[in-house]
Amino acid sequence: MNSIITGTHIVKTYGKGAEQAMALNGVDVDITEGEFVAVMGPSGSGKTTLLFALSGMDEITEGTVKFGDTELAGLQGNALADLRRTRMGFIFQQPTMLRNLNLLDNIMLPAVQDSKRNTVELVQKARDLMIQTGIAGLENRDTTEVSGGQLQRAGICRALINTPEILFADEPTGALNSKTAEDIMGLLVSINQAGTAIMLVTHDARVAARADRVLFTRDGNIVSELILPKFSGGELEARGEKVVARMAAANI
Ligand SMILES: Nc1ncnc2c1ncn2[C@@H]1O[C@H](COP(=O)(O)OP(=O)(O)OP(=O)(O)O)[C@@H](O)[C@H]1O
Repeated sequence: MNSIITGTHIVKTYGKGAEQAMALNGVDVDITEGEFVAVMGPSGSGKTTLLFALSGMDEITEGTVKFGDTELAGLQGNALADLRRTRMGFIFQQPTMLRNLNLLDNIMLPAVQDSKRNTVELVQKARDLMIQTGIAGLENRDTTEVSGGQLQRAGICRALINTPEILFADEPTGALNSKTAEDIMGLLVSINQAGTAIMLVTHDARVAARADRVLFTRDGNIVSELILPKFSGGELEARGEKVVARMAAANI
């Protein structure tokens, strides 16, 4: 399998002088096409910083990040933003939706600026995604008129509107009750099974247990990784126990 993202010796510091924080301390990481990678680690260990570095959301201090053969730091003008918008998808704990647009328009937003795209096809794609994620019928709702789980489903639709090659998810189930979180994870697994790579940051071993590989961070380094067989829906408890055991072994 080809690499989709390759990070080499990534260093990220915040601030200057005595205030300086070393968030990533020379991290090497590689994500292959279609892979599902989870990242776990204590608070402040660099998980979100790693997600921001690999997705080009934030500049790194040292090292390189490549998307396929393209080095992100070498992209000029709007090229990085365009690459992120068209080939990557993002899901956060709290989806940030525009309050003056309904759900359907919010979902289509990352695609409407492509003048080449046919609006009828785009609306159809958004509606198909809403069916796939179980929120058909809510197209005209205001973002304040839906539940947290429905809003997160809409966030997933928006992240998928441009058919990204990789989905970056930062604590996507962190604000949801456990039943809704399970449903959202089922959705992410099916998206991954359809071929989209996922990099997911989580504090929850049961969430990470769906991944093909779990990276464990501590003090800005990846200190351990656990490789799991592709998740097919069963043995979640046993997989979660493996993740927890590895966390303990890695002193996390
Ligand atoms: N914008 C910032 N300015 C200064 N320091 C920051 C900034 N963002 C993160 N840091 C610091 O970088 C380190 C790594 O933070 P990061 O958010 O990546 O950790 P995390 O593992 O995602 O934590 P959490 O689980 O709490 O979200 C921490 O010490 C944090 O305080």
